[in-house]
Amino acid sequence: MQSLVEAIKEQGVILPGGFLKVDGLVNHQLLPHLTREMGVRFAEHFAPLRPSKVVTIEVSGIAPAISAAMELGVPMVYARKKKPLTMKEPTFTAESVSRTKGGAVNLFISSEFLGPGDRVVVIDDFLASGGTLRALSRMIAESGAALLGFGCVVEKEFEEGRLHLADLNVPIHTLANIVRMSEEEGIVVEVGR
Ligand SMILES: O=P(O)(O)OC[C@H]1O[C@H](OP(=O)(O)OP(=O)(O)O)[C@H](O)[C@@H]1O
Ligand SMILES: O=c1[nH]c(=O)c2nc[nH]c2[nH]1
Repeated sequence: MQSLVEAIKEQGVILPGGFLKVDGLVNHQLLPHLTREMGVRFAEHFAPLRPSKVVTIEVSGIAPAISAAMELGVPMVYARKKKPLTMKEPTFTAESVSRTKGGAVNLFISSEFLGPGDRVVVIDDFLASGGTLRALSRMIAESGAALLGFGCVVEKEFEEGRLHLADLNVPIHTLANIVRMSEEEGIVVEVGR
């Protein structure tokens, strides 16, 4: 997605520890025209697989996921990081590590909204190590739903998440790919794959 690549070049900031700050377009402020185009691009890619549901994880996955779900015309469910008292049991749960806040978090999705009849596309903001997508894939498997694909807004190729998830045999589509980044070279970013 060329417009996203341009926005990352303009606004992206390299932080210590291999983190990319894109708070002005993905993680704090959202730009409606970019978020809408993300949804269009994901929908173009995944519509032929006939998904019945989009699944994501709070908090930064929600915007691109609802944009994709609107284009696909299907519901969107987001995994919660704390189980609310309204959530109906049984729930599917898995542990993941919050990359930007640190520490392990438990994820919860209610069986009320995910089950054996579902055909799921997972959308998230970042693909880094792949740990979060792995945790979501476990919950989806437990629910009996079919996992059709992963879509992420930004891939950090140098963290090799795509390789770590290869055993799942699930197609991965990303909109922008950070090939590498350093103070010397800046952010080397290309259209996703
Ligand atoms: O591929 P991984 O190594 O798992 O990294 C990607 C995950 O890290 C971030 O989650 P985080 O909880 O840090 O942020 P958020 O609350 O903004 O969604 C991001 O939103 C992805 O879900
Ligand atoms: O804002 C973010 N920047 C990153 O580099 C990153 N990696 C995983 N999750 C992330 N979130």
